[in-house]
Amino acid sequence: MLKMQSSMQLQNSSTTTTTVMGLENIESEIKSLEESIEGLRYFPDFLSEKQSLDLLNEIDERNEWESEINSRRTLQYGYHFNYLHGGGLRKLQEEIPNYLKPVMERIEQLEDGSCWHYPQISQIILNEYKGLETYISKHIDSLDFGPTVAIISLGDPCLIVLHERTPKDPNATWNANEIIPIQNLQATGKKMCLVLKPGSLLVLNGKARYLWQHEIPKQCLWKKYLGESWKTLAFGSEDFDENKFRRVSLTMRSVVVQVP
Ligand SMILES: O=C(O)CCC(=O)C(=O)O
Ligand SMILES: [Fe+2]
Repeated sequence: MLKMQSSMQLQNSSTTTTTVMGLENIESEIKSLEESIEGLRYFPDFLSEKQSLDLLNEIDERNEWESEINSRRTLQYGYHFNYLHGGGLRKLQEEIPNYLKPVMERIEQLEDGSCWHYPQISQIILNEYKGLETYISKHIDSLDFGPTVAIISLGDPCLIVLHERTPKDPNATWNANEIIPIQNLQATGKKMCLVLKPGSLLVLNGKARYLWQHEIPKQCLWKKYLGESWKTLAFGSEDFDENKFRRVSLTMRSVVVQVP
């Protein structure tokens, strides 16, 4: 059973493809994922194990978490995005702390700047997913943020699900200079699932950023996407204690609107 599931892409239904990285040939797996979602780039080993642990330790030592929303703990730097009242940004007095600067610079320089599109990173949100019930619902990041969204993963591996959307108007052709508002998009039903490795970097540009929604489902729903062997696929063992699950993500974006 497990052997069968260890192939890279599982066709769960006609529209859902599950991609679990690193089980076969990681390079061809990544190539195939990047070809399926235009604008998506995945760097599984962006941070070394030591760099990932040092970063997580720093976050834990600072312990600045906010409990503003019920679905997970968050922490925002640079600008505060108001989740509770339909968006809206407020500039924070404090600068983005220095411990994040080396990572920000590496992301901005990635592949000679071809991955990170101007302007510079000016907003960072940390999300903490713990136990069975924490999540982020499917969404496209606010258009108050710029063309690139970069997500670093720390802690335990974590399932992300990407949902394809397409313009409702069959004559509308999407291009990066003409962003179509979410109310003018509809779901195609196609989903891609990816288990994000600790230390990995996921970069969303183009269609991946503006046409595909992304979500971190509650851990209690992962079986639906990964099948019976979900624990082995996600965590490498059926013995993993799901109650001890903890993953911290850092989402880096630029603010492209005037903020009062
Ligand atoms: O935790 C993640 O990987 C996703 C976070 C996210 O989508 C966001 O902050 O907008
Ligand atoms: Fe997001």
